[in-house]
Parts: sequence; structure tokens; C-alpha cells
Amino acid sequence: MARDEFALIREWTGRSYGLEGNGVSVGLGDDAAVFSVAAGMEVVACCDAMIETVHFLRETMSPCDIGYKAMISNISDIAAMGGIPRYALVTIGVSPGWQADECKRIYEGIDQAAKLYNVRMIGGDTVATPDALHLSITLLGEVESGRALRRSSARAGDLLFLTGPVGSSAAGLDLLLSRRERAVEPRPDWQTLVAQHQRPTAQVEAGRLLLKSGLGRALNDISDGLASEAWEIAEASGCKIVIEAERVPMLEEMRSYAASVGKNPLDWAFYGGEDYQLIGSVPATEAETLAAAFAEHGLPFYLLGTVEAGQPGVWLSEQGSERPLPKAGYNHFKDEAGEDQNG
Ligand SMILES: Nc1ncnc2c1ncn2[C@@H]1O[C@H](COP(=O)(O)OP(=O)(O)O)[C@@H](O)[C@H]1O
Ligand SMILES: Cc1ncc(C[n+]2csc(CCOP(=O)(O)OP(=O)(O)O)c2C)c(N)n1
Ligand SMILES: [Mg+2]
Ligand SMILES: [Mg+2]
Ligand SMILES: [Mg+2]
Repeated sequence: MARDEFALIREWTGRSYGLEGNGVSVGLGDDAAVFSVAAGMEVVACCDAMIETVHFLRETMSPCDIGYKAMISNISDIAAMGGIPRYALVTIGVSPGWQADECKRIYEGIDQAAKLYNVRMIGGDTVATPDALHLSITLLGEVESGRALRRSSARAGDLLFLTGPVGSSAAGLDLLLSRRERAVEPRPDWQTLVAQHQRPTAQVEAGRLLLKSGLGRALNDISDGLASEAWEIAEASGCKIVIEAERVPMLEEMRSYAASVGKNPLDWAFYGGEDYQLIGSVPATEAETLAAAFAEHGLPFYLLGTVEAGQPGVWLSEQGSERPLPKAGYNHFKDEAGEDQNG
């Protein structure tokens, strides 16, 4: 890409360049951005990256999808704190083989998600990388002082809930990756699964409802799989979590695709990841009120288990018996057999 770095930044970030107002006193285009938060609010900040070959391949995601999903994974982490996403800082590492036009489309994806969730890009960094495309976003948001929803807040006597179906993204990825060797045409309704993988949604409205209603306790977003995120809550809160297998919400399209490839759909639900639904806990006495509040806002809400006193861990209740649910999920430094690749 024989082009000038500064001209490229102008081209890719065009709509955000120099934008001020609405809490931003210095926007994109200076050494750093300057913004303020409203009285009574704190800043909530997170950072997630997407790397070619690890988070996407050219054949699984278009440039626009890459930008969009990188924003969603960050917006989802703000949602999981009960916060309001506000400002984004975007770092792109461009490797040989990626054209300026493709990078522009990555920024179009970023822009689409930003518009949908009311986020403003206020800066970033542009660098060359030797091997694969890197996209890293830092997202800044606001949350009512002292009220962020933590992973450590689950208590014995709570019920466990989910804001939507899980396993769809992993099924969509499986569909995309097995495209070449598949003998039969995929069913048209399975396209929903591909869309869940490429263009997930972040549950900001649900996170805000949980915080504002005062009914939500622990909260976490599902990036590495239901099992892994439930384990994080159990360990941070010092509680035993029991998940009822038959209550785990899964799309009908996901079940039918899993059946067609001889896969147990629960494996994708527990260990797939990238669903960006929220998993949390609510005091059992408040669960009905919370379910009604979700229904009133037209938001899905599924109860799927209990939080109990006991050794921190996650158990699966299936056909009347309980067994430990392995603490597995997507892990950057382990292979599929669970071996640590770094020794
Ligand atoms: N390289 C790092 N340097 C500093 N903090 C990190 C790093 N990687 C992760 N963290 C922090 O560790 C925590 C867990 O990160 P992660 O598992 O990626 O969360 P999530 O799955 O919600 O995105 C977060 O507080 C995150 O900010
Ligand atoms: C080509 C390809 N292979 C595998 C995956 C699956 N995958 C990659 S990263 C990941 C987990 C989420 O990423 P991570 O960086 O751990 O996000 P975080 O938990 O920090 O939000 C999953 C399920 C994918 N999306 N694309
Ligand atoms: Mg992360
Ligand atoms: Mg998270
Ligand atoms: Mg994350």
C-alpha cells in the first residue's frame, strides 16, 4: 500500500475528523482527544482486538464485517458493566496484501456500528504490521458512579439468566469454514447463523435495564462461551452455579444445523463463544419482576439455573443428575485438546 499514512487516516476516518461538541472538546485530529462525562457518572473502559487468522479469515468476514464486529465486541463489554458506550479509539495494523480500499471498508463497518449504538470515534493509531491485519478498539463509556454490574456480585439464592440464545455464532463459523467440503446445499434459514457470526448484536439496552431497575446483580458478556463466562461469575463471586441443560436457549436453526452435521448443539452453546449475550444473576425473589420488565421493553429473558452456596464452580443438571461442567471455552493459548501451547 504505497500511500501516505496521514492521507489514509483522513480518508478512512473522514466523517469523524475534527468533530467536536456533545461532550468532546477535542476530537480526532490532534495529539489526543479530550472529553467530559456528566456529573454523577464514572468512565467505564475496555479494549478488545480482532486479529486475522485468530478472529477472522478473509473467507469468513468481509472488511466491513471485521470493523463492525470489532466494535460490537467492545460495546458488549461496556453493556456487561451496565454502562452506556460513548467514545472509541481505533488502532489498525495493516499487513501487506490489505489494500487501502479494504481498510476504508473496515472503517465503514466501524462507522455503521458506531451510528447504531451512538458511539463517537475520537482517535486511534495507524501502523504497518508484517504478518496479519490487526484491529484493536478501546471503548470508553459512562456508568452511574458506584453502580457498575460486576462479575463478583452473584449470591447464593440468586437465579441465573441469559438475554438470548447461545451457540449460533459458533455454528455460523462452522458453516462458513466447512463451505468447501460440504456435499449438500446449506438450508437458507441457516444463513441466520452466519449473520450471528458476522454481525452480532450487543445487549446495551438489557445491560442498562439491569442497572437502572436495580434488580441485576452479577453480569458478564459471552465472548468465550457460556461455560467459561459462568465459571468467571462462579469464581469471582465464590459461588456454585447450576445450569439446567434443557433451559439453555438455542435457535431452532442452530439445533437443525447441529443435527445435520452430527454435533451436540450444547457443545456450541457452552464452548463456542462470540454470542455477545449477557449472562447474569438476579435475587430469586426479584426474578419475576425482572422478567416482566424485560418483556415490557420487548427484550428476551431466559432463566437457566441457580446460584448456590458451595465450592466455586459450574455444574450441569441434566435428566435429574448433576455433573461438573468443564471450565473450557475459547482460550488463545490452548489448542482444542486443552493443551497449553506456550508450555
Ligand atoms: N494485555 C493486557 N493488559 C492489561 N489488561 C488486560 C490485558 N488483557 C486483558 N486485560 C484485562 O483483563 C480482564 C479480562 O480480560 P478479557 O478476558 O479479555 O475480558 P473479556 O472476555 O470481557 O473481553 C479485563 O479487565 C481486561 O481489561
Ligand atoms: C477463523 C476463526 N477461527 C476461530 C474463531 C473463534 N474465535 C476466535 S476468538 C474467539 C473468542 C473471543 O475472542 P477474545 O479475543 O477471547 O475476546 P474477549 O473474550 O477478550 O472478548 C472465538 C470464539 C473465529 N471467530 N474465526
Ligand atoms: Mg477482552
Ligand atoms: Mg467481557
Ligand atoms: Mg470482550
